[in-house]
Amino acid sequence: MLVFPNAKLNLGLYVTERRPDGFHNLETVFVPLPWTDALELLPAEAGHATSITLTGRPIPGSPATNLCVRAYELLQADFPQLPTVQMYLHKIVPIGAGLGGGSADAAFALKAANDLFGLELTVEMLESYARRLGADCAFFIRNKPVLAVERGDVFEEIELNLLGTGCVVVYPNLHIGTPEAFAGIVPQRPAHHLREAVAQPLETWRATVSNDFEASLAPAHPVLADIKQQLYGAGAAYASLSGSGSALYGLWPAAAAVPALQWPPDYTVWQGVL
Ligand SMILES: C[C@](O)(CO)[C@H](O)COP(=O)(O)OP(=O)(O)OC[C@H]1O[C@@H](n2ccc(N)nc2=O)[C@H](O)[C@@H]1O
Ligand SMILES: Nc1ncnc2c1ncn2[C@@H]1O[C@H](COP(=O)(O)OP(=O)(O)OP(=O)(O)O)[C@@H](O)[C@H]1O
Repeated sequence: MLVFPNAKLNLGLYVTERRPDGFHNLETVFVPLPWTDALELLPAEAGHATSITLTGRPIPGSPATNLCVRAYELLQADFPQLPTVQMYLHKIVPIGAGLGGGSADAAFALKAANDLFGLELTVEMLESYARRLGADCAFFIRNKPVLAVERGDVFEEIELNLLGTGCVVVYPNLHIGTPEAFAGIVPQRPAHHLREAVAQPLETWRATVSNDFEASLAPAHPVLADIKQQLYGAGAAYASLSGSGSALYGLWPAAAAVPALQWPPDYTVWQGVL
């Protein structure tokens, strides 16, 4: 079975409280971004252990700890009848970018195994497995725009219409680890209600929708503010860091409005329509 795990963007991200479990409570809107990896999952040949073949962008860490393998092993612990599998992951989405690529791979591995082997797990059960693999992993089960609260894994429906919105995502070849990014944050109550702010026209978001990681990462990584400035300079209606960085995105009311942009050759850039 071949699936295409997509990335996500965060529209606004407020870190509101430190939790007793060491995580933080968040308020953020997740939207799917159609920039994808490719993941294939097949029953392994008889006598072969579960394994993964990796191509594309290098992934730090050993293949045995890849989130796709960990996702499959979680299911195997509860469904011992599951066979061993061979996975192929072609990695395209930048890592440590705030785009949730690793979490998407894990969530799509769960969904693919559920479909391939007829486990008949409900969406709620799949979300519960996903939560054990990473805070933003559960979002990719339904993969629909939502307001996420608590650890970023509890969802509320929202009013949001971004159909046809032009989007540019810029990854400045800078890996920012999620724990490192959270370490620099002082939690606080948001100045605006995100649910109400994103229901307003895109042009109003610049004044009302923000990402708390931008201020905390700014001193160590001035390139982030430079890129955001360039996106606004190119006419973006809204620009922001995604998640804990380092990718930034710009949004234009229509794809045709996105101008041709030049970036340094070591950057990775995605351009398309939401
Ligand atoms: C910042 C976001 O990108 C926003 O979308 C995500 O919440 C990050 O989610 P993620 O990469 O799935 O994060 P995890 O792999 O679960 O957690 C990595 C580390 O980030 C910190 N972390 C993560 C999520 C959260 N709500 N509070 C935290 O403090 C913790 O130190 C945790 O050990
Ligand atoms: N399939 C995978 N894709 C990406 N990273 C993976 C994968 N499997 C395991 N990892 C590990 O997870 C780490 C990446 O996590 P990190 O949270 O920084 O990035 P991300 O999942 O790409 O997106 P985000 O920055 O939004 O969380 C890598 O350093 C790698 O060791």
